[in-house]
Amino acid sequence: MTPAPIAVALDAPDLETAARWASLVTPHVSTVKVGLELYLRYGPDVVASVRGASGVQVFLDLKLHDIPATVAGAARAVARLRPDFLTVHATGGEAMIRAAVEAAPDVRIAAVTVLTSLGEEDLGRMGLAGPASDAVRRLAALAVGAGARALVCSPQEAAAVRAEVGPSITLITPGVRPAGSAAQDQARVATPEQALQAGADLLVIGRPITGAPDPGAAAAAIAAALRRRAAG
Ligand SMILES: O=c1ccn([C@@H]2O[C@H](COP(=O)(O)O)[C@@H](O)[C@H]2O)c(=O)[nH]1
Repeated sequence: MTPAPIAVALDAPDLETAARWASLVTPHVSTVKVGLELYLRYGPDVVASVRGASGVQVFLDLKLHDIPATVAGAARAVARLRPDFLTVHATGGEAMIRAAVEAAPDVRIAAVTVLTSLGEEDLGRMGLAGPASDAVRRLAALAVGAGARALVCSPQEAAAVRAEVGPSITLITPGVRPAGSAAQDQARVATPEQALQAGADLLVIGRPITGAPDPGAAAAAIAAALRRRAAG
């Protein structure tokens, strides 16, 4: 069976747990995501540990954000790990995004538009008043203009972003919660089915899978629900 377009966020406190989660979910999902917690604790070796022998895609979610030369150096440094995706913050600006794209030509640079943990009140206090989708669409257009081939946004904005950037850009959506799951620290959320329906290509799901008693079964259940949705 084709693995579902899900990136499981391996936000684990130790490498053994992350590798166990990865081996449980990889029969069901296309991608595993390494974030700051694991990478800062274990360094570059973590990528090979979670990739294993499975051939699963690796999404390196480091959210680079610095001056262009520094981001270029960092992107070049991690490109040798051959991640499928690497994140940068779109708010770093066009030159910074372009620097990452040029430094890591074989890696899909994914620009994070507006963190899914931010609600409209937060955005107002940050001087970005207005619907989140306005800022997300502006940043999405800027990032694609600078060469990003993937974007990170909430599923709530996926349809608007798709309309803005067209079909060739990979849309990645965290902030995904199966019906009945707690939002936790996520503010702009939708269900996996809604995210897919809105045009997302890859759904980032962490705690609803990794916090389940059986992460493999939780991933399989969400994957099956998405397949039913796609078939119906
Ligand atoms: O805007 C963003 C960008 C990245 N993330 C990351 O996705 C996962 C979400 O995990 P959950 O447990 O499903 O909430 C996490 O690793 C974040 O760093 C995001 O949530 N929002």
